[in-house]
Amino acid sequence: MPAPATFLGYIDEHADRFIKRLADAVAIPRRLNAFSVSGDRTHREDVVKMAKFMEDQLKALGVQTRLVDLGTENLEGHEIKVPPAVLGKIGEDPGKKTILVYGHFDVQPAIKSDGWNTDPFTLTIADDGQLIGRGSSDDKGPILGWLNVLEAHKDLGIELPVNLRLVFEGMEESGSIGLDEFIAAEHARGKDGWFHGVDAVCISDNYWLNTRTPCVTYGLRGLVYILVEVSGPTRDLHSGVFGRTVHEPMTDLIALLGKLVTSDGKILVPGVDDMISAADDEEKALYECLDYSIADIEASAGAPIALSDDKIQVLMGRMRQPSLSIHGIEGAFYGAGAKTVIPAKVTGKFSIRLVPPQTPDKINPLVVQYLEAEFAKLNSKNKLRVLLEHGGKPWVADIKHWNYEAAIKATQAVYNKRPDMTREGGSIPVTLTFAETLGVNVLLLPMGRGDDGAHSTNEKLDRSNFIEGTKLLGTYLHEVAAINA
Ligand SMILES: NCC(=O)N[C@@H](Cc1c[nH]cn1)C(=O)O
Ligand SMILES: [Zn+2]
Ligand SMILES: [Zn+2]
Repeated sequence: MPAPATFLGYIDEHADRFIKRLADAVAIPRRLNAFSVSGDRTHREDVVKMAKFMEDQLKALGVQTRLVDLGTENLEGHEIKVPPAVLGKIGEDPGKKTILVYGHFDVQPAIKSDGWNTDPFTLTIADDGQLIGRGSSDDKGPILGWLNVLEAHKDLGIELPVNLRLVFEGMEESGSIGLDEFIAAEHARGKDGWFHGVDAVCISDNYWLNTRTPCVTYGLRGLVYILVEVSGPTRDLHSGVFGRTVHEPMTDLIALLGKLVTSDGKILVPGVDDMISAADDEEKALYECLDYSIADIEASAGAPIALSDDKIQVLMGRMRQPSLSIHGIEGAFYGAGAKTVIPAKVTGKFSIRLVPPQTPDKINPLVVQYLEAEFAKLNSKNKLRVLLEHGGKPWVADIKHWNYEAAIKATQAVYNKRPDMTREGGSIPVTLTFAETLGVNVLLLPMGRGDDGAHSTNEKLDRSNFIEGTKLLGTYLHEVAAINA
């Protein structure tokens, strides 16, 4: 059963209003240096405002809502409240399937001086249709896509083809604190629990491989995020006075970070790369048939810097191998000018993306042991602390399920193309919780393109992806209902 033509027409007719709603969400709230960034304590109030925005929007669409208190977290030494998750429920027809939709309304940090051409929190509509702003693609655009679908059905008086349960959280970019526990507790409540009756899950929070071909995604990498703190003097020192006189924390930290990964991506922490078995020819054939080229990755990276000229190697690096990335150093001098300081305490930040059978529990001890051993070799009198931040397990789904059949049919109906079947290199830790705790099939149905620049500067969502992507989400629900399973 394809989506009704009136639904598709409604989405086209109301595109400008949908874009205005996205602009409102990107800008929440419009006050100086304060946006819905979950990883920064000073922005927490703003993530809460974004939760309220979502709740108000859902209520206006006739959805039964609930805000869930997810407890507190310790951020930068302060115990602060985690923003509430926003739940929505619409439909309890036992004759229909029940689909759980998950998404997140928090965003990655963005500062114009990082290289944005426009204010990151003002949605800018470019002449070529790009909707530029933080969260446009990750993940405010996709979650508003679901609202667009609900609005179209409500206004047109079309009955929703499935029962819907909605879970939108404000901590996805910061470890989804409290969410796993909430899902487990609700599940344990059986028939009275919020998730009772859910048949399958759909998440729109990743990207096509390229700029042409839509995809349906059946895997995600897991993650461990690690801080390496090296400290020595009680305060920053003058390098003219103390250089070659004391052990310098920054020198030790750089030595440690330099021992984590080679320039061609090989992970040097013993045991990490070895956990993964080699791909056989059958698996390699899956990568070969994806619409992807080295030119695609280099175009979206903005430079000819792919690790290999072999498409299969590059795809395997993203989809079925772990990767280690170094993200930054807190406490280091980074401003303009030539400050001759020896920083007293520096904290290196890196993460490892995991693939099955790796889990944070298996990887973290290897990393801690290695860092401590390498630090000991430096014979430094400074102090080392290794801090394990959030993590998540990798996930791979069974694609021989009606949930995938519906997504593939919907993609063909909207885009007139067979989707690439992909495993995503990023992480959405709650995905595995839904799959394992609720015991249901989970699907990723992305809206954005491979060059959207999520987490990067000038993040965008193409207008056509927002509008056709909204049609895709709605059509998927109708295809789910049409499958006799
Ligand atoms: N669109 C999913 C996404 O971006 N997930 C993040 C999750 C994360 C973990 N720590 C910080 N963010 C990702 O980086 O993959
Ligand atoms: Zn996301
Ligand atoms: Zn993200």
